[in-house]
Amino acid sequence: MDHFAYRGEQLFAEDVAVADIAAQYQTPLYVYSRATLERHWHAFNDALGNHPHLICYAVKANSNIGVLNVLARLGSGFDIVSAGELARVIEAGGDPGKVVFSGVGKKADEIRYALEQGILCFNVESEPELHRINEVAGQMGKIAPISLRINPDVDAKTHPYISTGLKANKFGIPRERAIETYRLAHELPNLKVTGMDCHIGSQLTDIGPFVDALERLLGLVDELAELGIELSHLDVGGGLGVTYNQESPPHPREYAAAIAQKMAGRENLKLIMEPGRAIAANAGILVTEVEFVKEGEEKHFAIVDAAMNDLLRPSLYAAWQAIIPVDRSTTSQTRIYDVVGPVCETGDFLGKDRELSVSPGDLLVVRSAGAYGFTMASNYNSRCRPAEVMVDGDNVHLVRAREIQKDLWKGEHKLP
Ligand SMILES: Cc1ncc(COP(=O)(O)O)c(C=O)c1O
Ligand SMILES: N[C@@H](CCCC[NH3+])C(=O)O
Repeated sequence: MDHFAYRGEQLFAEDVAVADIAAQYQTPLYVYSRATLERHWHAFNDALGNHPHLICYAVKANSNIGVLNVLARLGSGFDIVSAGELARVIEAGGDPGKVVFSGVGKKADEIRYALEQGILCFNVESEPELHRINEVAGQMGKIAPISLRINPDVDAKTHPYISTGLKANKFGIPRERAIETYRLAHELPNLKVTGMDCHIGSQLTDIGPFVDALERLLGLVDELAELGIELSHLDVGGGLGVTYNQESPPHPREYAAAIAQKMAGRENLKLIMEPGRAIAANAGILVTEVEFVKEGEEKHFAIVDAAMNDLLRPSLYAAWQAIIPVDRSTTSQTRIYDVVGPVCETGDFLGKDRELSVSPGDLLVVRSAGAYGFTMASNYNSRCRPAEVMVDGDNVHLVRAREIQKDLWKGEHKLP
């Protein structure tokens, strides 16, 4: 069921007309659906059935406190990549004991903070990082739980900017060095080896690479067991794709079933998954108003009030996201438009060559904007970042106020 659907000619978010939300909170505006977030989370959690498991939602996809709170109430775990994300999880009511800490460049103070909060484990990406965690834990008189992120060298067949499991990528420990790195971790006095993880890329639409990576990891798990290093969890990362356009990614149920099948007979190994996009992307939209319509000789432009600073994905990856009207009864002439923002960059567009019928004042919606939307927003061109609201049935909650101009120079100073 789509919680962003037309009733008559009007687009609704759950039980509220998007036009009414925009009238109250202005544009550009991110709108999230609580029911969709919950349904997506349950799709993963239920699909794993009886196999011991934990869904650790990837906070980077959408780190709004309201979003994290919805998931924390379901009992979700979280995958974080910074102390800031951990602080958000805690502020949102999440359990630090269900947090895994990924990322290639953890600083000593971030490691200290995570140890103080008692996270589930560090997903370690290099030998120097192992030494750093060991040292910080030693200073604190603690034992740090660690997992090694293995780079399985599989081709995830996704956009090169978001592929992470190839030898050429900066992420993880090469498979060939895995055993000796585990030996080192096992010997370091302030570490406890608890798991293994991987994450091969994002927006994957095929199950094959996930299964290949898992097989490679399970081979290593068995080799380690022979050496007397027993793991208690295996974390397969995130990366399941969503439908933006024509893609047909596997349903989380199919994906989880394929993973669970490979894990059969290994009930001692808890399964962790770190989905981000698959939970958040289609749980959010970006609402924007048409400011001007500019008819050029070669191109027609719909100039809207959202821009690349609000939603970067189209500019950064040439990503395609659906753009639809809030009121589809509009009768102005249909034309092919580039939907562009006010930022001073040629690359500032939300969509190219879209067939639309638009006039100034009309509202448009960019779909699938719940993941890597607001989290990648910036203040470029000194634009205030948009507000975010969460719809829950017929209620609308403001989960982040629109920035005001004073926020733009917060922490900046004139010379004395
Ligand atoms: C370590 C790690 N886990 C999980 C994710 C979430 O990925 P996705 O949003 O594609 O599910 C990412 C981002 O790609 C990541 O780097
Ligand atoms: N930000 C990216 C995905 C990167 C995933 C982070 N590891 C996107 O919008 O598609």
